[in-house]
Amino acid sequence: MSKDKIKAAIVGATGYGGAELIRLLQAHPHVEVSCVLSSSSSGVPLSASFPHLTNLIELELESIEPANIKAKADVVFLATPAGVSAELTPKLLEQGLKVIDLSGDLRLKDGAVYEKWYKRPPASEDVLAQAVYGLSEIYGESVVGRAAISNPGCFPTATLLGLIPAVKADWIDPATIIIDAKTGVSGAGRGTGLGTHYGEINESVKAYKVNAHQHIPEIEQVLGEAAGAEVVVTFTTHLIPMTRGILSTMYASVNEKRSTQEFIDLYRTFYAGRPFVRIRENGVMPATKEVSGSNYCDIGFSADERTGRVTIVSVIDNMVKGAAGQAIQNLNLMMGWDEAEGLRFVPMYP
Ligand SMILES: NC(=O)C1=CN([C@@H]2O[C@H](COP(=O)(O)OP(=O)(O)OC[C@H]3O[C@@H](n4cnc5c(N)ncnc54)[C@H](OP(=O)(O)O)[C@@H]3O)[C@@H](O)[C@H]2O)C=CC1
Ligand SMILES: CC(=O)N[C@@H](CCC(=O)OP(=O)(O)O)C(=O)O
Repeated sequence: MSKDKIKAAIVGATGYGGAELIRLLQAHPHVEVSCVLSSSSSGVPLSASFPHLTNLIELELESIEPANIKAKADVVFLATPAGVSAELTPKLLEQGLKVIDLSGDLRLKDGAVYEKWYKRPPASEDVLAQAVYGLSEIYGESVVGRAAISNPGCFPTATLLGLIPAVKADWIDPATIIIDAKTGVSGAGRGTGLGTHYGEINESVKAYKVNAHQHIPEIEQVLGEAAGAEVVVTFTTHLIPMTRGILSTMYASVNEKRSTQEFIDLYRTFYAGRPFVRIRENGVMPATKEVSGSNYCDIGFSADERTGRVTIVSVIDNMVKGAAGQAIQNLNLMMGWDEAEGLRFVPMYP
């Protein structure tokens, strides 16, 4: 093991988020994956779960024991279902480990709101207070030097990066925001179920969790902070027969007449110097394929004088900017490294 690298443990290494963390960290100059953990398959080589990692990472899955993790790692990524990190994070923090949680457990500041939308008990107030919400382009400075980071949800990442500059500038009326989002199937994780079965989703598109999606309170929490007042949104998710990608289409009424070019200029100024947000030229809307495999979030605009509304379209790869890539971006910020370290992937095209 190289002495100048920090050691990372991945909990949930048999899932999609875990596998994507391992893939991306292979290219990171300052991080080495030192242990991979599983609640169900300890003692089994990682390559048995993921043959695409054969000869690349020769680790066996281990059971999840905080003291054992402390002996082997400096930072822990939790790529586990809701409910796990609420329990595990305090134990890892007690060991002096740094924690980056990819689940929704630590994102909502109010435990009662979490309980309402996730339908399970929340993390303790103490843990929620310690965790900082890592939407890197917005809260990057708060992440520096922190021990616990809550990685944003995939839909909130695409949606919030698309809305925050216009809300902060008071160019759109938050009360009129409607979000129509589409996702690939990998967003549901590796577990199989009728909802993601090939025969059910192929050549079909469906809306799901309408007005009940667990990302609604996360989007409202952050937009409320940007607006300085409570915000409620209409947010509908759709499942699309593709593997990776999220496309979020956002509509809102503009407060004063603004052209598409004015929106483009506002966003280019807002995200100046941030390597992973790319603003499209006037008249060009982004596609999920144009960010696939990369940590980019691409955003396009169309201001409609006729209706007085603006349409904003934002795309990400849900597994990268929506999960593992942003988690690594947050590690970079936490450690004081360049935020793009290990993440300078060109999208795969076509
Ligand atoms: N997929 C995506 O696009 C995104 C996912 N997320 C979030 O990231 C997290 C991981 O998602 P994803 O990788 O897709 O999900 P997967 O279902 O693919 O993987 C989850 C992993 O968690 C492990 N696990 C299950 N139960 C437990 C438990 N009780 N204790 C410890 N580990 C457990 C499982 O491994 P094992 O049985 O071996 O322990 C499983 O491999 C989730 O919270 C998800 O909501 C966030 C953004 C985007
Ligand atoms: C296709 C699909 O089912 N996608 C998931 C993505 C959410 C997710 O990954 O969960 P958290 O961000 O809440 O942790 C969903 O819509 O619930």
